[in-house]
Amino acid sequence: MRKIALLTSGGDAPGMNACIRAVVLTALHYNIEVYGYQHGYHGLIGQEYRRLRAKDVLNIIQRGGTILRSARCHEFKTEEGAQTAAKNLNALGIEALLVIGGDGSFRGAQHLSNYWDGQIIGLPGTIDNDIAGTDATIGYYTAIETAMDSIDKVRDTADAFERIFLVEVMGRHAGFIGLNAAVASAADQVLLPELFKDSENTVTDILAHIEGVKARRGDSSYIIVVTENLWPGGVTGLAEELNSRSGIECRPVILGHVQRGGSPVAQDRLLATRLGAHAVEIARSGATGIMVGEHHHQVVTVPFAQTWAERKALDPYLITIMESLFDLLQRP
Ligand SMILES: Nc1ncnc2c1ncn2[C@@H]1O[C@H](COP(=O)(O)OP(=O)(O)O)[C@@H](O)[C@H]1O
Ligand SMILES: O=P(O)(O)OC[C@H]1O[C@](O)(COP(=O)(O)O)[C@@H](O)[C@@H]1O
Repeated sequence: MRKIALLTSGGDAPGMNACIRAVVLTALHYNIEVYGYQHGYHGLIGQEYRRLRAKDVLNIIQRGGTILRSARCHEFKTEEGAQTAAKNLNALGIEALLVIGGDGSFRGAQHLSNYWDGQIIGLPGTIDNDIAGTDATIGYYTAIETAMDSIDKVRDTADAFERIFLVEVMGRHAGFIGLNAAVASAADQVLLPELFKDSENTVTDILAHIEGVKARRGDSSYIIVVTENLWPGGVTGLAEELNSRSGIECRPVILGHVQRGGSPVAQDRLLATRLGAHAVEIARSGATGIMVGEHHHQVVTVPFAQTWAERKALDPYLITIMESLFDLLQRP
């Protein structure tokens, strides 16, 4: 193998740079040239690439974002878009393409494989952790840390005023960040897409829970973590709903893209490094059409189609802790 290419696509995630570094250093070890395409699949179509050498990945392991930049590229979803990308990869003599991104990027990789004969290997990079077949995705641990840190800060001011806060976290349609950040920051409640039934009952339950906790604990801060895209109008809408139904005053906080940035925590750097190095090793042995992930601390390979075929489950024990074991109202 002489030439491989690499790109980052979809939502950027802390640890993508660590993964780029691992790919480049491993490839150089085997005397393979590495080309980095800029702006995800946009760069493949527009021939935006550059050779990546060891000096390009110096001092990037600690940086959030991605030195290759990212994008969401609609043109690539078309037949013509993928054909152009295939033609460009062939013109450069690329033998394997490594795609760091989320499930959308892996669908894109599968799409490209209909038009290009080279090998394609995926590396899971998204803060949402919504990819089946890997216990964690690159960026997920840092996002939990950032959300937890932010909720800790909200808790300080909430405590001072004995206020209720609704904190919205990212996750697209998955509750991994929400559940983990809620447990790690000792939130009083969490609303997760996986467990959400209907708005009407939820408002009634939230109000009853707040009242119940107040009766037992007296006036105190109270924090509800809410996953984005779950409530119509987000946490601002939910705060208005609670206020109009019962007169309670609560403050909405949307953490937003803060969760996507920052220096990756050690777990993300290590995950990114292991997966990036392994991706190059298996590329050399001819692998294609697969994602490299981690399961029970072992590197695993998973066919692309399996990464989106099923919805990855939340940790059931964390749900029990949140909703039963630590629930003040369920204590005798
Ligand atoms: N079904 C699809 N077919 C072809 N390409 C796709 C498909 N879904 C996503 N992509 C490509 O992958 C890119 C990233 O996907 P997106 O869902 O935005 O992010 P992520 O990879 O983080 O889930 C898209 O902008 C598009 O170029
Ligand atoms: O970057 P955008 O377009 O604002 O999208 C926001 C979305 O991207 C994410 O931050 C990451 O999602 P992906 O990794 O799947 O792209 C989601 O949590 C969020 O819903």
